[in-house]
Amino acid sequence: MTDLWQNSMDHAVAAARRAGQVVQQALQDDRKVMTKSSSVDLVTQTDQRVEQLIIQSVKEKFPTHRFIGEESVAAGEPCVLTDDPTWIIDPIDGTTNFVHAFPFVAVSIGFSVNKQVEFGVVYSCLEDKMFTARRGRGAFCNGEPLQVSHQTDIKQSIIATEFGSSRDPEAVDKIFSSLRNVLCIPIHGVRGAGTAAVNMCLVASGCVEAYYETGIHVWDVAAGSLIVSEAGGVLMDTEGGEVDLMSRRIVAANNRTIAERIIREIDPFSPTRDDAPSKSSQ
Ligand SMILES: O=P(O)(O)OC(CO)CO
Ligand SMILES: [Mg+2]
Ligand SMILES: [Mg+2]
Repeated sequence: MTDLWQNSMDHAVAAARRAGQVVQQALQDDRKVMTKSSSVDLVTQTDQRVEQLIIQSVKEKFPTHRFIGEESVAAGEPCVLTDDPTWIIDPIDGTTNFVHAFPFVAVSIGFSVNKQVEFGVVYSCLEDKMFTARRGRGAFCNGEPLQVSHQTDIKQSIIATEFGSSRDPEAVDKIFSSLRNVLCIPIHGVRGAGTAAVNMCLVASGCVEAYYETGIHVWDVAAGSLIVSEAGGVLMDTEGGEVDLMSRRIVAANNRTIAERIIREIDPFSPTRDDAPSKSSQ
């Protein structure tokens, strides 16, 4: 059976690879750093340039498709997911890593139709790892199938998470209390690559049992969410139940047992939603 979205997915893979080359090249140059919602929410000209490169190339080939791009939203474009085919783009996931040459930086492209992610592409460009997933057809890294860990004992697990870019003391307290609770279950360890997309690919690859975070955005996790579920994993909200990609809260785990065990330890909070009407950029 022909796959309606295969052309779009092929385009996404090629665009992510080209974008990754631009990012790698830019690592050799001076990186002029600007800030967005706060002094620790960083952006560079490379983020903006890469996003425009991807969007322009998609517009030429698929003129009716819509976009949610991190830097376009920061510039005032709406962040609304409709039923139309929509490219959800994070040109550099791990901008802080990029600025410091910390070696985990990804280009993330999710594609949704009827508000369902149809394919996801995460190119971890310094590792040269191309993660892909097509709904119902599995997840892959450089063409090799991915499978989540089979572990069901949280005490034998490694969990990935991040501290995020909020420095609001109340949010930071929640992040630390959750981290303390999870660590003291006890688990084997906590890791964080500095990019949500790569953290989710680590879950899909079976290297960590789960990743959770509050404060991420739809463009951080749209592609990774499908890569996790197509590798056999599960996605949940930090208070349990179904994940909502606009809610800025996510638990991505190898299975439900691990996800629910982590959720018991999370001190939940709710940042402003990505699709909140009055929101410009955060
Ligand atoms: O580097 P970015 O794209 O701002 O993303 C961060 C989270 O918002 C790392 O995942
Ligand atoms: Mg990001
Ligand atoms: Mg980004």
